[in-house]
Amino acid sequence: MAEATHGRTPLMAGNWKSNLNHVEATGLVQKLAWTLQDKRWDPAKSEVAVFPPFTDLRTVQTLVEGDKLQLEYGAQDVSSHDGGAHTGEVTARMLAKLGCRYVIVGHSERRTEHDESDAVVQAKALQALRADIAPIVCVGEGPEVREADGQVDHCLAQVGGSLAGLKPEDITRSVIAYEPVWAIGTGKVATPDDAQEVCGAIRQFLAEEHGIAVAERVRILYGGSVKADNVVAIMAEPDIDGCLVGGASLKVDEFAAICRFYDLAGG
Ligand SMILES: O=C[C@H](O)COP(=O)(O)O
Repeated sequence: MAEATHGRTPLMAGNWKSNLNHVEATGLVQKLAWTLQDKRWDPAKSEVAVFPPFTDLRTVQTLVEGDKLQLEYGAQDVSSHDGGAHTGEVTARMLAKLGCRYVIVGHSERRTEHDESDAVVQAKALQALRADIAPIVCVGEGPEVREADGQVDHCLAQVGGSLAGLKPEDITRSVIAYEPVWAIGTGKVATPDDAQEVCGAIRQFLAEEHGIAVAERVRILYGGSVKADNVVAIMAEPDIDGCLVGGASLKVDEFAAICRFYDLAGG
């Protein structure tokens, strides 16, 4: 497991996407906390974070702080601006005030539906870091790129562009998520070898660009149809330090099992 090999605590991140109002969010967070406690989840073996819609963040903050839950949370996006006249934008400082520890940037759904370029993703990552929030920078290839065997070059170009100009200390605070677009919400999970090929190449790229010490500290996640029945094989890969989970994070028992992948593996 990654934890034993490199000292990187695995991160299991549940991206709720555009699901759950604040009442439903309360129910899910409470049930998740109870289930993890009941199943004797060990926070030293996996860090668990949820990513609700913006409208649920205050509710999640109140629950986590009020009940002293050992859950982290973050937002699914952030503005590339630091404030001012940008209607509809939510800034990193606003998210920091809500206690967010993480923010997802450059998810493929944002890159595709909102034409977000690597430059925009880089600007969002910088805003997050300035507010002391760790960005989870998403990269991943579409089906045509995969069919042409171009996944490594494609993802390394996205990593390079999305982290351009960041200082080494900012890169070590960042998380990278490899999410092949063809595996998101489709049930077509990448094989562990497929996922490791790209995650390993990303770590190698970080080592070449920023040094081995930086590369070994960065957590690299896999995302795309992760479930309780495939998480163990994925997490056994040496360069995969956690999962970014979509659909399965809305099902408490399934997500709690994913978070306890080390038990499923008999560890
Ligand atoms: O952010 C999460 C990913 O898009 C994966 O979603 P999924 O687990 O529903 O395939």
